[in-house]
Amino acid sequence: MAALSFPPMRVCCGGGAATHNSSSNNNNLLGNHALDAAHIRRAAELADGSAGFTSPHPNFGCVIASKTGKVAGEGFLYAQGTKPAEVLAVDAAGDFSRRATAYLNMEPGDCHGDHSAVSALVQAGIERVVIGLRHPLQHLRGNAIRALRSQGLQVDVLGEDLNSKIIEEARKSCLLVNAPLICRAASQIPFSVLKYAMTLDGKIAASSGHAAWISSRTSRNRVFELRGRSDAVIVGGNTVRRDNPRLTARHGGGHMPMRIVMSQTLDLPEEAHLWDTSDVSTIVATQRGARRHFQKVLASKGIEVVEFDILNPREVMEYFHNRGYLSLLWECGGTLAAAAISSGVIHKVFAFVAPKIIGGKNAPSPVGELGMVEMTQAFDLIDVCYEQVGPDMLVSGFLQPIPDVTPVIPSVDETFEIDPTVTPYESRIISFYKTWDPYGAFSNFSPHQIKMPDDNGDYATWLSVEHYYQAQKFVGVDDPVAQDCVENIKSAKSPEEAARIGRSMQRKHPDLVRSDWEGVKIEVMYRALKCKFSIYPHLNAMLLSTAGSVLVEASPHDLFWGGGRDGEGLNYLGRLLMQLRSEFLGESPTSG
Ligand SMILES: NC(=O)C1=CN([C@@H]2O[C@H](COP(=O)(O)OP(=O)(O)OC[C@H]3O[C@@H](n4cnc5c(N)ncnc54)[C@H](OP(=O)(O)O)[C@@H]3O)[C@@H](O)[C@H]2O)C=CC1
Ligand SMILES: Nc1c(N[C@@H]2O[C@H](COP(=O)(O)O)[C@@H](O)[C@H]2O)[nH]c(=O)[nH]c1=O
Repeated sequence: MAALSFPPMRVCCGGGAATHNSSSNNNNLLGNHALDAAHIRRAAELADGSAGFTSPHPNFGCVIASKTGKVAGEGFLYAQGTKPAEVLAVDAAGDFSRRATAYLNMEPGDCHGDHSAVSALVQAGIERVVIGLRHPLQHLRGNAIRALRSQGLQVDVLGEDLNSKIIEEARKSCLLVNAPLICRAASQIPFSVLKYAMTLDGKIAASSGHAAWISSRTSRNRVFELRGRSDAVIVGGNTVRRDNPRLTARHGGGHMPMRIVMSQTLDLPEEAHLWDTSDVSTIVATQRGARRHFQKVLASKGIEVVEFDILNPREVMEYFHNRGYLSLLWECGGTLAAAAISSGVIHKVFAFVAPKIIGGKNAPSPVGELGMVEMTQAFDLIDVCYEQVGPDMLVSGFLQPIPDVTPVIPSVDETFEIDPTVTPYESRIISFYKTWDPYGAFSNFSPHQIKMPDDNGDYATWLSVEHYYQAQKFVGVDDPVAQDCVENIKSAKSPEEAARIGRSMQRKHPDLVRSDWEGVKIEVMYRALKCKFSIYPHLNAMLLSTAGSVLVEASPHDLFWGGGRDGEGLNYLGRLLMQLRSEFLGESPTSG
């Protein structure tokens, strides 16, 4: 696997000689490259705008710049299933989009089948598009670039059509902002960050095991942000026994990561903060057969227990990759940290160093035994940053280079050209879950608005099927709190937020859920899906194109709408889609 390795320290902004260009034009080109690079870096910066607020997703930012180079509009993707960055940016730029250049940190995903990002750029009259990176996911790679070029737009991809030192630096900012997605595409595991707080003498706890606190409050607040940027936080069994941690993100209203405990023995306390799942769930990963009776105790508290034949960090990471996770934060002690580093699953390290000395021959250190005997064997961190946080020093850097997927992963079309027997989309079972998956548009989180009638026959617009479905739980309940809840769900910025509000209200206030909900929820979902797949022709076509295949919502934790982890789920979403498909096929003029 080709890998990009970056020089130490932060991105530097120096210029550089442009290649491929005649010397007479060099000065001009350098100026153009500097402008292109600056706008691309801004697009990458924008792309990071939702970090900590929404669950990790591919990060897209877009800058529209006029002929003179002035910024006319900007946008970024807020959450999975919200308006694409490109649509927001051209909306913001208005008429200034005409003949302007659009800067995108990454090729649009357009995973919803409607090419909304591409259409927005074309319809707005954009003349040139500069793209930082091709999309790393195979089924999306190259599609938008081809579509834009076929519409007559000039598309310049960094590293392909534009080459110079300054362009390479700008490209690097695009790699960094989507490091989780790139790792996912290249190595089939989520992006993992190891974070720890240590004293100046390299201890993560006193020899008694007491560790609260090493780093300052300012640093710990920073950790909440890191948690908010992650799909889940992981610790080992010993940290649960010793610290009884909560592992929540408490920086105010941001995204809450799941909590994962890795424990071989399952010798864990019966009472622990992590077993309180009122705000967020916990998953315990353990060795197959470990303490079955305790597994039942955990299950009775609503904790999901996942058994592994071999409980090691790599197997666990592969498993969470399959569950769609992009980014994980390891907050374990040195024992599990060493196992994770040895298995090659840690990509980045955040070390908070506090100006304290605790001493202690047996006090634990951040990384246990790695089997190295000479300093020459040590791992050198790449792209190291130093930052003062309150009284502490935060040292961060990459343990592994971000993989360069450019030459490695062919697009779907290229794969077909290389080997026509490979048909990546064809399968008797089509699974969908995250909106960026090949059939992600089937997800209720896809950003397709629907118009649904209320009890009086008045039509209202809902941002997604998920918004509508969650709100229906509380519709018609004679209580102002329930009515507020409907409004809050309706105005939620993303389907994920709508789901979070709906589920948490249902859990905390079951009395506010309409009494007939269990009897009507399938019908509610059916009506919403019927609207979605009737009003969007490309979605209808996508659904019909799956004729003959079984559709499964690959949600591992929703055993009603999803297929479950081992196929134990009822897959009602898949069933309703198949039912709709057959109804649409029955209505189609070509059907016999
Ligand atoms: N300052 C800081 O940033 C932090 C400090 N700490 C401190 O560190 C100390 C705990 O450190 P440590 O014992 O290293 O805790 P860990 O969090 O590393 O837990 C180790 C445990 O992880 C579980 N485990 C599961 N799979 C594996 C595997 N493949 N390899 C290794 N372990 C596995 C085992 O649990 P089981 O025994 O249940 O099978 C093992 O005992 C405490 O004093 C705590 O306060 C902890 C985290 C951060
Ligand atoms: N001691 C220590 C940390 N310890 C980590 O934080 C966890 C406690 O999280 P919570 O219960 O949510 O506050 C604990 O189990 C361990 O993983 N972290 C830090 O930033 N600084 C510190 O000094």
